[in-house]
Amino acid sequence: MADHLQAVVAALQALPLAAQVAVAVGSTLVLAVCLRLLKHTVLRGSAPPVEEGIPFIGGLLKFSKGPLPLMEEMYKKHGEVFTIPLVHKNMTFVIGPHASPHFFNATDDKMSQTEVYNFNVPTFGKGVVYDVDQRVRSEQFRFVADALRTAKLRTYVPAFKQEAEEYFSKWGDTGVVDLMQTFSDLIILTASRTLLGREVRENMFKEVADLYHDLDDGMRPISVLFPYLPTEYHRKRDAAREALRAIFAKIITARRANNVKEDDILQVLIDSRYKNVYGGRATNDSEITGLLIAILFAGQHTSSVTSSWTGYRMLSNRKWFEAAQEEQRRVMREHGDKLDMEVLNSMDTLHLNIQEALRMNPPLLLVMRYAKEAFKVTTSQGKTYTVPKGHIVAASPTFSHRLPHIFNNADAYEPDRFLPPREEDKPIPFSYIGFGGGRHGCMGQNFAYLQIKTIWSVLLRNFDFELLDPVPEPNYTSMVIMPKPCRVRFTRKKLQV
Ligand code: HEM
Repeated sequence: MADHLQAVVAALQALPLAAQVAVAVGSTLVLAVCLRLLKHTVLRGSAPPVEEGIPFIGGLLKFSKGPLPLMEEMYKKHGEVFTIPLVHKNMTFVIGPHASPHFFNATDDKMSQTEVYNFNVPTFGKGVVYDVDQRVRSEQFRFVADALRTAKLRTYVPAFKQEAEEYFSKWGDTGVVDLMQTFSDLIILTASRTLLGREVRENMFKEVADLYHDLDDGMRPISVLFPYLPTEYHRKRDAAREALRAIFAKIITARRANNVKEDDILQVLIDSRYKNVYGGRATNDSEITGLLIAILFAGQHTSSVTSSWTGYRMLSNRKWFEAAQEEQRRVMREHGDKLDMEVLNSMDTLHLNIQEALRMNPPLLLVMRYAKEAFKVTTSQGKTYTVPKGHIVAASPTFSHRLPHIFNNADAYEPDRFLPPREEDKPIPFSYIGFGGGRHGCMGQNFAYLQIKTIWSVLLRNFDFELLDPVPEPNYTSMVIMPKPCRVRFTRKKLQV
């Protein structure tokens, strides 16, 4: 080997100076190309294509134009998997069902939520959800799952009905409303009764609704990056969190002292005990408050947004509105005014309308994880990439739901796409991810369907509607993607059975 090297050096020295320079420049270039190739193939493995742009801030500039145009551009250029450098982080998108099974199925030690969702800690409070380790969190999620199991859901339906009927009884014979505003107001009432408890709903609704407003207002896009930035809205958020803790401490103490048990989620959380951590103790006031807030945040905007889109989409596709009315007639012929879980579960047409509205307008643009280990992902074209450890990984319900190779005529409202023979959501798991899926799929899905179906049943039975504006555009600047304002005229009209 040394002999060979000496021979090469001797041969080079024998060349004229210009030729020596040319060889040196040439080999440097070759070396640079080899190193780049090495970086892309060996060191990075077959890492996903990177949108380099302007170094460091390139991705951020593109991102600031809105994640949807960015995803569209990158998907056209690179396909289902690509990486965008965002300041000091890399964000890898896994688009569509072929690329996302690991995202949804992996355990938390491989795909973690803590690093990407811990901006919620000041809102939910210390000691719960993203502020605790995985073992504690899974026990806390068990408490939430207990509160949302079928037997409990059944007991919440009368509250949905009562609140919806009371709310709409205050409407006149005709008027113009914005559905998003309407459902936000109504769903905070139902949430108060089913989640926060009778005491809040009956005696301190206004106070708690104002505190919730301050908490909500303290959750802004900037809070994702800098949750502790000393701003006025963060200060109000922290004060509201503390005030809520004090309110719930009193309610919990009173229930315990008087041995009162209610049929609400608060009660389930009060009665919950850890099994494998904290020596099996019961939940404390701060944890109960934190979990209530977390559930409120998970369900409030998502449900009011989905109720609104269900209305806008049905009204702009009148045949589906009429099909939903016809279904209400059938249900009323069979069950009269009764609205319980079984009756609601028999409303297939309304269910399909909600499901399709959620496909076209999911409230969550991105769901995210942090890759604690590198993992392989294979696209529908059979390309395999290794996503490096340390990347933020994002899946997008909004984008995935419009993929033409998964959903035929994806931009059209066709609720029967979920029925045989189409069943477009069925062949490939994670095609429909409006409620996420896999290990961290939505725990409140059934709660949400029951609530939205109750609200729309009450509306369909008592009113007719007319859309006065075109179907609104989604507002992508809010944390939860909401419809922009849109006017709807209601006219009181009993549905003739
Ligand atoms: C139409 C209404 C709703 C939509 C569209 C929705 C959507 C979602 C999505 C996409 C996820 C997954 C997030 C991720 O993978 O990072 C999720 C998780 C969750 N949702 Fe919902 N949600 C809705 C209503 C509700 C309601 C009403 C509740 C509670 C009463 C709820 C409780 C939860 C909880 C606790 C999780 C976390 C599950 C986990 O991390 O293991 N959601 N939801």
